Order: sequence, then C-alpha cells, then structure tokens
Amino acid sequence: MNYKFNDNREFDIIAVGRACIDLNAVEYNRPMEETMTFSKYVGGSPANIAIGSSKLGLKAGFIGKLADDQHGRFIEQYMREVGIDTTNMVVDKDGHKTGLAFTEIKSPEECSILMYRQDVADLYLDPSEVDEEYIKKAKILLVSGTALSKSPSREAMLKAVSLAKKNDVKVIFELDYRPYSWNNTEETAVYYSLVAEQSDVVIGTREEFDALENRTTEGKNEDTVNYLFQHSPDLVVIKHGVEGSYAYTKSGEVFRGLAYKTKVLKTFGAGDSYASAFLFALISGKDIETALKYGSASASIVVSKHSSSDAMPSVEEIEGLIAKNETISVG
Ligand SMILES: Nc1ncnc2c1ncn2[C@@H]1O[C@H](COP(=O)(O)OP(=O)(O)O)[C@@H](O)[C@H]1O
Ligand SMILES: O=C(O)C[C@@H](O)[C@H](O)C(=O)COP(=O)(O)O
Repeated sequence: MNYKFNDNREFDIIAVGRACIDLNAVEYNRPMEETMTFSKYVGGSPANIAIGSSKLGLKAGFIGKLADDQHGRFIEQYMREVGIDTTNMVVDKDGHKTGLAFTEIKSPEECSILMYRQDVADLYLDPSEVDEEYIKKAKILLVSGTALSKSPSREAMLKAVSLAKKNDVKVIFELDYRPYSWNNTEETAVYYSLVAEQSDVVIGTREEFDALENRTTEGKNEDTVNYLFQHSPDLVVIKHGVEGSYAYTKSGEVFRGLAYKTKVLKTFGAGDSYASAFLFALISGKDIETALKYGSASASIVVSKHSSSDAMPSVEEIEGLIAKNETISVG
C-alpha cells in the first residue's frame, strides 16, 4: 500500500520543534565520569529527522527557536549547509540558551543521555512565530512530542498542527517522549492524545505509546491502533527496538519491519534515522513495507556510527544494506 501526499508543494517536509547540541562521548565503552572529551554535533530529534531527510534528497524546512549564541549559530549554519531551509528558524532575544545532550556510551547496549534543558530557547517558540504561508508549502509537517511539554512551544505546536490540517499538509507526529521534559505523566498523556488524535501518521516506540495512553504496564499494539483509528490517523508505526517495528493501516493491514544486523556502537539516533528514511520512502512513492525496510536500514547504519545527525546515511548506503538482507530475527 502506498501513502498519498499533496504533490504540488515546494517542501517535502517541514519539521517543527527543537534543534540543539549533542555532545557525544569520544572515549566510549566507559561511564561518563571517566569521559574527558566530547564531540559536538547538531541534535534534537526533529532537527535530526530534518537533517536525515535532507541528506536523502528531500526538500526540508524547519520551524524552531535558536539561542542567540555560538551554539545557535552553529546549528543554523550546519542545517543550512546540509540543504535545510532555515528561514523560519527564529533567534531568541531573551537570553535563553541552547539545549545540550551529553551522551554516555557505557557499552553498545547501555547508553544514556544527560540533558541540560533548563529554560532552553526551543521551548520559547511562540505561536506568533509559526507562519501559515510557510506551513502550507509542505507535504508533511513533522511534529515532535517534546515540543508539547511547555508553553509557549506547546501552543506553537497546536497552531502548527491546526494550520497543517487547514492546508492539506499531512501531520506526522513523532512521539519523541523525554520524561524529564514533563511535569507529570498525566499531562503528557493529555497533550499526546490531543495531537495524536489529529495527526495522519503517528510514530513511536511501544514505551512512547504507553506514555500517550498513560499506562504503567506495556500495552498491546492492537489496542493502541484501535483507539487511534477512531480518530484522524490512518497509519501508525510502533517500534520495538532490535525486535523491529510494525506499521498498521486504518484499512486493516499490518506490516513488520525487521532490524538489520550491524556492529552497534551506541543505541541513540536509531529513532530519528528511522523516521527520516521511513518518511523519505513514503514520499518517494514506495509502499509501506518497503518504507519499513528503509527506516530499519537507516537506523542500523546510524547505531554503528558515533553521531545521530552527522551519521545520517545516503540512499545508496540504505539500499546497499537492504540488498544484503541480513536481518535480525528476535521476538
Ligand atoms: N541494536 C540494533 N541493531 C540494529 N537496528 C536497531 C537496533 N536497535 C534499534 N534498531 C532499529 O532502530 C529502530 C528504532 O529503534 P527503537 O529503539 O525502537 O526506537 P528509538 O530509537 O526511537 O527508541 C528499530 O525499529 C530497529 O529497526
Ligand atoms: O533528541 C535529542 O535531544 C537528543 C538527540 O539529538 C540524540 O541524538 C538522541 O537521543 C537521538 O536518539 P533517538 O531519538 O533515539 O533517535
């Protein structure tokens, strides 16, 4: 099954939310206490997805707020140089800082992120800084869940979603759940379900859908999709780590994507690379089953590399891995 977009648009994808800095441990396979040097990359889930999409050849734009400092300028320049339209990235004038994510790579399986996100510029995006004329130029609006965690960014997201729906722009909701960004799980579930119910496509891990449903025990994919298909979504993608992922359509089809074998360096970056390649494949007219392969292959490449954004692969790398067909069968 193919997924239809409004083809007559200047941008394939406009992502909205945070563009930040990742500081990835250079000496890995050890705790962060023993890490002395970190490499700087652009980070933040929606920025990573925009970068991945642009590297695959999609025309990408970004709506977000950057700090008026060296980090903000680095992010804007990097994103512009990979081909992203940054004209709707506004600069904060109130002294808010860029969000930082220090990553710890204790082992390929044991990775964590230490976030510095107190009063970060991205969460100060104001609804007045979301422009209808820009959104209506896109096939897809990619919304990141973390941007719903605080006002005024929350209202800016709700405005962006409403403008997308008004202008026949597909809303893709990447749940991107970062627990420390939220006051409590009840609040997360309220805003996640509000936006998920209005979206066309919802993408997340099983744990993130549990957050959407405010569950403390693991839910069933069938229950999740039965609920969401009573509303706007017609495609739901649920990821299960190395066990692969499932895509469910409103018309009742279910597709499974298997993960590809790789030499894992770290686990983060998987979700964002997955989303960019999955969306690239859908926009390129490939069927959903093939799009799952693109997402899985892209994730497998990125988990074998040091960064999330800079490591985003080319179409050739993804197709080369799919052709080798070395999938992981667990679960
Ligand atoms: N260890 C791994 N080896 C290869 N591919 C992986 C591995 N872990 C995850 N992936 C791929 O990345 C995708 C997304 O990973 P997942 O952990 O579910 O999401 P997130 O990174 O958003 O938490 C999976 O569906 C799978 O295809
Ligand atoms: O999203 C962030 O703020 C941190 C990311 O930049 C970081 O690279 C990361 O955690 C990506 O992991 P993913 O969301 O699993 O792809």
